[in-house]
Amino acid sequence: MTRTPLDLRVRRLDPEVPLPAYGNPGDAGADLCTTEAAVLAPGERAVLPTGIAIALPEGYAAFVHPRSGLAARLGLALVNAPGTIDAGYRGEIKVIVVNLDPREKARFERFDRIAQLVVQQVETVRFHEVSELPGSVRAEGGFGSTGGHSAVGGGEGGNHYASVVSDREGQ
Ligand SMILES: O=c1ccn([C@H]2C[C@H](O)[C@@H](COP(=O)(O)OP(=O)(O)OP(=O)(O)O)O2)c(=O)[nH]1
Ligand SMILES: [Mg+2]
Repeated sequence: MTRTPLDLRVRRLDPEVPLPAYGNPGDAGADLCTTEAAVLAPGERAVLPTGIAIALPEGYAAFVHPRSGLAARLGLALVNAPGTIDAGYRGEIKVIVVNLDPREKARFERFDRIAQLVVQQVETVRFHEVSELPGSVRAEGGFGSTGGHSAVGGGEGGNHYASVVSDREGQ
Protein backbone atom coordinates (compact mmCIF):
# COMPACT_ATOMS: atom_id res chain seq x y z
CA MET A 1 0.00 0.00 0.00
CA THR A 2 1.40 3.39 -0.95
CA ARG A 3 1.22 5.99 1.78
CA THR A 4 0.23 9.53 0.93
CA PRO A 5 3.14 11.86 1.63
CA LEU A 6 2.61 14.89 3.85
CA ASP A 7 2.46 18.14 1.86
CA LEU A 8 5.01 20.55 3.26
CA ARG A 9 5.31 24.24 2.42
CA VAL A 10 8.88 25.23 1.50
CA ARG A 11 10.25 28.72 0.87
CA ARG A 12 13.33 29.12 -1.26
CA LEU A 13 15.49 31.88 0.19
CA ASP A 14 17.93 31.36 -2.66
CA PRO A 15 16.04 31.23 -5.96
CA GLU A 16 18.41 28.68 -7.50
CA VAL A 17 18.69 26.17 -4.66
CA PRO A 18 17.18 22.74 -5.45
CA LEU A 19 14.24 21.81 -3.21
CA PRO A 20 15.00 19.09 -0.65
CA ALA A 21 14.67 15.77 -2.46
CA TYR A 22 14.66 12.08 -1.59
CA GLY A 23 17.36 10.08 -3.40
CA ASN A 24 15.07 7.03 -3.70
CA PRO A 25 11.37 6.47 -3.18
CA GLY A 26 10.75 5.60 0.47
CA ASP A 27 13.98 7.15 1.76
CA ALA A 28 13.64 8.69 5.21
CA GLY A 29 15.88 11.67 4.57
CA ALA A 30 15.51 14.37 1.90
CA ASP A 31 18.86 15.86 0.95
CA LEU A 32 19.65 19.47 1.82
CA CYS A 33 22.17 21.52 -0.17
CA THR A 34 24.51 24.25 1.00
CA THR A 35 24.12 27.56 -0.79
CA GLU A 36 27.69 28.54 0.13
CA ALA A 37 30.93 26.92 -0.90
CA ALA A 38 33.13 26.10 2.09
CA VAL A 39 36.52 24.66 2.95
CA LEU A 40 36.91 23.23 6.45
CA ALA A 41 40.34 22.59 7.91
CA PRO A 42 40.71 19.51 10.15
CA GLY A 43 38.73 20.16 13.32
CA GLU A 44 37.05 23.25 11.88
CA ARG A 45 33.30 23.78 12.07
CA ALA A 46 30.90 25.99 10.13
CA VAL A 47 27.22 26.90 10.02
CA LEU A 48 26.17 26.31 6.42
CA PRO A 49 23.01 27.89 4.96
CA THR A 50 20.60 25.72 2.99
CA GLY A 51 18.53 28.48 1.35
CA ILE A 52 15.38 26.70 2.56
CA ALA A 53 12.69 27.55 5.12
CA ILE A 54 9.71 25.31 5.91
CA ALA A 55 6.40 25.46 7.78
CA LEU A 56 5.85 22.14 9.56
CA PRO A 57 2.36 21.37 10.81
CA GLU A 58 1.84 21.26 14.58
CA GLY A 59 2.76 17.85 15.98
CA TYR A 60 5.72 17.45 13.60
CA ALA A 61 9.42 18.20 13.79
CA ALA A 62 12.20 17.83 11.25
CA PHE A 63 15.64 16.50 12.11
CA VAL A 64 18.83 17.43 10.28
CA HIS A 65 20.86 14.24 10.01
CA PRO A 66 24.36 13.66 8.66
CA ARG A 67 24.86 11.93 5.30
CA SER A 68 26.79 8.72 5.88
CA GLY A 69 28.71 8.98 2.59
CA LEU A 70 30.26 12.29 3.68
CA ALA A 71 30.91 10.87 7.14
CA ALA A 72 32.72 7.82 5.75
CA ARG A 73 34.62 9.59 2.96
CA LEU A 74 35.47 12.95 4.54
CA GLY A 75 34.91 12.54 8.28
CA LEU A 76 32.14 15.15 8.15
CA ALA A 77 29.84 15.24 11.20
CA LEU A 78 27.07 17.49 12.44
CA VAL A 79 28.00 19.05 15.76
CA ASN A 80 24.41 18.88 17.05
CA ALA A 81 23.30 15.72 15.22
CA PRO A 82 20.46 15.46 14.72
CA GLY A 83 19.60 19.17 14.52
CA THR A 84 16.03 19.82 15.59
CA ILE A 85 13.74 21.98 13.43
CA ASP A 86 10.74 23.01 15.53
CA ALA A 87 7.29 23.18 13.95
CA GLY A 88 7.10 26.92 14.57
CA TYR A 89 10.49 27.73 13.02
CA ARG A 90 10.22 29.78 9.85
CA GLY A 91 13.86 30.80 9.52
CA GLU A 92 16.46 29.34 7.21
CA ILE A 93 17.46 25.76 8.00
CA LYS A 94 21.17 25.77 8.80
CA VAL A 95 23.56 22.87 9.12
CA ILE A 96 26.32 22.91 11.75
CA VAL A 97 29.12 20.84 10.27
CA VAL A 98 32.52 19.84 11.63
CA ASN A 99 35.42 18.25 9.82
CA LEU A 100 36.57 15.36 12.03
CA ASP A 101 39.30 14.21 9.65
CA PRO A 102 42.64 14.66 11.44
CA ARG A 103 44.57 15.53 8.23
CA GLU A 104 42.43 16.44 5.18
CA LYS A 105 40.40 19.55 4.44
CA ALA A 106 36.70 19.05 3.58
CA ARG A 107 35.58 21.07 0.54
CA PHE A 108 32.03 21.88 -0.48
CA GLU A 109 30.75 23.63 -3.58
CA ARG A 110 27.55 25.65 -3.75
CA PHE A 111 24.59 23.22 -3.99
CA ASP A 112 26.51 20.18 -2.74
CA ARG A 113 24.21 17.95 -0.69
CA ILE A 114 25.54 18.25 2.85
CA ALA A 115 22.85 16.79 5.14
CA GLN A 116 19.42 15.19 5.08
CA LEU A 117 16.12 16.22 6.61
CA VAL A 118 13.92 13.63 8.32
CA VAL A 119 10.35 14.79 9.04
CA GLN A 120 8.63 13.03 11.94
CA GLN A 121 5.54 13.23 14.08
CA VAL A 122 6.45 14.07 17.64
CA GLU A 123 4.60 14.08 20.94
CA THR A 124 4.53 17.00 23.28
CA VAL A 125 3.89 16.10 26.89
CA ARG A 126 2.77 17.65 30.13
CA PHE A 127 5.35 17.05 32.85
CA HIS A 128 3.70 15.81 36.08
CA GLU A 129 6.07 15.73 39.02
CA VAL A 130 5.81 12.55 41.17
CA SER A 131 7.85 11.30 44.16
CA GLU A 132 8.20 7.69 42.89
CA LEU A 133 8.32 6.33 39.35
CA PRO A 134 6.73 2.99 38.39
CA GLY A 135 9.18 0.07 38.50
CA SER A 136 10.76 -1.59 35.45
CA VAL A 137 13.18 -4.42 34.65
CA ARG A 138 15.97 -1.98 33.67
CA ALA A 139 15.32 0.23 36.68
CA GLU A 140 18.30 2.61 37.01
CA GLY A 141 20.78 0.53 35.00
CA GLY A 142 22.35 2.41 32.12
CA PHE A 143 25.67 3.39 30.58
CA GLY A 144 26.75 -0.14 29.68
CA SER A 145 24.78 -1.96 32.40
CA THR A 146 23.90 -4.76 29.95
CA GLY A 147 27.55 -5.67 29.33
CA GLY A 148 30.89 -4.29 28.30
CA HIS A 149 32.51 -3.76 24.95
CA SER A 150 35.88 -5.07 23.84
CA ALA A 151 37.21 -1.50 23.70
CA VAL A 152 36.13 -0.76 27.28
CA GLY A 153 37.69 -2.31 30.37
CA GLY A 154 41.22 -3.70 30.70
CA GLY A 155 43.79 -2.11 28.44
CA GLU A 156 46.27 0.43 29.68
CA GLY A 157 44.81 3.84 30.41
CA GLY A 158 41.87 3.09 28.15
CA ASN A 159 39.10 2.99 30.69
CA HIS A 160 38.27 6.65 31.19
CA TYR A 161 34.58 5.84 30.72
CA ALA A 162 34.56 3.25 33.51
CA SER A 163 36.36 5.63 35.87
CA VAL A 164 33.74 8.31 35.25
CA VAL A 165 31.00 5.83 36.11
CA SER A 166 32.73 4.63 39.29
CA ASP A 167 33.36 8.23 40.42
CA ARG A 168 29.66 8.84 40.16
CA GLU A 169 28.82 5.66 42.04
CA GLY A 170 31.04 6.86 44.90
CA GLN A 171 29.04 10.06 45.33
O1 LIG B 1 20.64 22.05 12.99
C1 LIG B 1 19.81 22.94 13.23
C2 LIG B 1 19.18 23.05 14.48
C3 LIG B 1 18.27 24.07 14.67
N1 LIG B 1 17.98 24.95 13.66
C4 LIG B 1 16.97 26.00 13.87
C5 LIG B 1 15.55 25.40 13.87
C6 LIG B 1 15.20 25.27 15.30
O2 LIG B 1 13.79 25.35 15.49
C7 LIG B 1 15.96 26.44 15.90
C8 LIG B 1 16.32 26.26 17.34
O3 LIG B 1 17.07 25.07 17.47
P1 LIG B 1 17.37 24.44 18.91
O4 LIG B 1 16.14 24.43 19.72
O5 LIG B 1 18.09 23.17 18.67
O6 LIG B 1 18.43 25.49 19.44
P2 LIG B 1 18.45 26.30 20.81
O7 LIG B 1 19.87 26.59 21.06
O8 LIG B 1 17.66 25.56 21.86
O9 LIG B 1 17.73 27.66 20.35
P3 LIG B 1 16.32 28.24 20.81
O10 LIG B 1 16.57 28.89 22.11
O11 LIG B 1 15.99 29.21 19.69
O12 LIG B 1 15.34 27.11 20.88
O13 LIG B 1 17.14 26.58 15.13
C9 LIG B 1 18.58 24.83 12.42
O14 LIG B 1 18.33 25.59 11.49
N2 LIG B 1 19.48 23.82 12.25
MG1 LIG C 1 15.53 25.14 21.62
